[in-house]
Amino acid sequence: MKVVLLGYMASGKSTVGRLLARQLGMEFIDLDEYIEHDQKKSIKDIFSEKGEIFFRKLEHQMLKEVLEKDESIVLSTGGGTPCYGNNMDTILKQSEHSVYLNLSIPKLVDRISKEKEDRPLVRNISDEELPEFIGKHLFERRPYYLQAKHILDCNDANAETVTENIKELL
Ligand SMILES: Nc1ncnc2c1ncn2[C@@H]1O[C@H](COP(=O)(O)OP(=O)(O)OP(=O)(O)O)[C@@H](O)[C@H]1O
Ligand SMILES: O=C(O)C1=C[C@@H](O)[C@@H](O)[C@H](O)C1
Ligand SMILES: [Mg+2]
Repeated sequence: MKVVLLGYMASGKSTVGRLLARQLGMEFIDLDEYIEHDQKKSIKDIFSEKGEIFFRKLEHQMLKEVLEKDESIVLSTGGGTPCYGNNMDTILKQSEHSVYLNLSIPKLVDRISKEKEDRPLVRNISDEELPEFIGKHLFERRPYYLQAKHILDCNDANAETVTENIKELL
């Protein structure tokens, strides 16, 4: 079985994916970490040294590679993964369950404002501009996220509760 977690930056994909995999006894892959391991560089350095287009090509290749594996996997994607090329079609075809971790703009702003540094797309956005940036960005991305098989409201749930709620969907 393949379970793929989707959602905006800081929606909890990595945190929840790790917990879910441990509880289900499945392998856990975080696509951002998988790319960092392959390139022996942080996402931040890949963006600054090679640019976003290079990263998106790599992300596309690595997504296909991971979803072609035979094992049961919980895959946490990057925030932009479903929104480029035919990645969302690949996710829908190659996984039994895709779950969109849906959070409100204020919740995302709150989390991202505390952790901007390692996220190249937001690190240069000021705190004042962050709500508008995230609002517009999410408006562009939501049509992709909403194609997920399951849409989960994560606004008032800690990571353990989100994990429990996903298990009920499977
Ligand atoms: N349900 C939750 N409630 C409160 N905080 C959470 C929850 N899930 C994750 N967090 C916290 O939110 C922050 C972002 O979480 P995480 O890194 O898992 O997000 P992500 O979706 O993987 O982000 P990215 O797309 O940038 O990789 C972390 O500090 C994490 O501890
Ligand atoms: O939302 C995005 O486009 C990104 C999210 C992160 O997970 C990383 O994949 C990278 O920082 C880009
Ligand atoms: Mg992550």
